[in-house]
Amino acid sequence: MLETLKQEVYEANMQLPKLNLVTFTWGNVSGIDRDKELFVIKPSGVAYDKLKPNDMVVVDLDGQIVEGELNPSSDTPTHAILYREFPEIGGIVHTHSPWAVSFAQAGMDVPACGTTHADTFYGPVPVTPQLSREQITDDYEGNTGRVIVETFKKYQLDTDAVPGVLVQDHGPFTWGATPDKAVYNAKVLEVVAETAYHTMQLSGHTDPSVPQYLLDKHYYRKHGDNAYYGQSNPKSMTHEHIL
Ligand SMILES: O=C(CO)[C@@H](O)[C@@H](O)COP(=O)(O)O
Repeated sequence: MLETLKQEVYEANMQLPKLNLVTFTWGNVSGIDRDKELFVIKPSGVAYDKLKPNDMVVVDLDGQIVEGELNPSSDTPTHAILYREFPEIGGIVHTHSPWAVSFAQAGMDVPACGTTHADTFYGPVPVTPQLSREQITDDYEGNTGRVIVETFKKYQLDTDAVPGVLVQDHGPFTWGATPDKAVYNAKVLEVVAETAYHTMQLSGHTDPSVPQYLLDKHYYRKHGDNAYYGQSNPKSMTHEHIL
């Protein structure tokens, strides 16, 4: 079942260690088949060098297993909420990459410091509020998804323009049209979090954001009808082209 998507999700997961985005098993990638309303996700706690395409688990939009021998990622309920609430996304990544986690633990947005950031994120990458004691229930991972959705609603953010978030005290989730694009956005987020940290230290400013006109210029040279960067619309590119 969903053999092509399993292969795609497997390959996207295998990009995480190659891109230095995971330590041990601390990350996961999923991808969705919108017609079938099923998604494929990495199994929980299996070493990356032992993973095989057939280990990928097929689940429904309630996070229930449809096919697979192994337990799905412990973050499956978070992915399920995001797929339900953000119908435009096709792939999701979660990691514990250290620079993004540092901002998440500090409870700080990653400011849009320069053009590297603006090429991918049209504005700061927001941090969610802390989960309350009442939200640490049997559905903790579902509540993690809900706090992401509430943050995007509160700030009226577009998931295409800002393809990622920091869950306070936890870490980054990114997404994209495909699992590959979600991995790409995870790596960009890690790089811009690191460079934002150094920019803040060097400049002494807590918000050394790029001016709006430069944010506009760099975001729209890669996105939208008037994009002209590269060889084609980045949405059609796979990791073979861009990673
Ligand atoms: O945060 C955690 C565990 O505390 C998870 O995101 C991370 O370890 C990945 O877990 P999975 O192997 O996907 O279940």
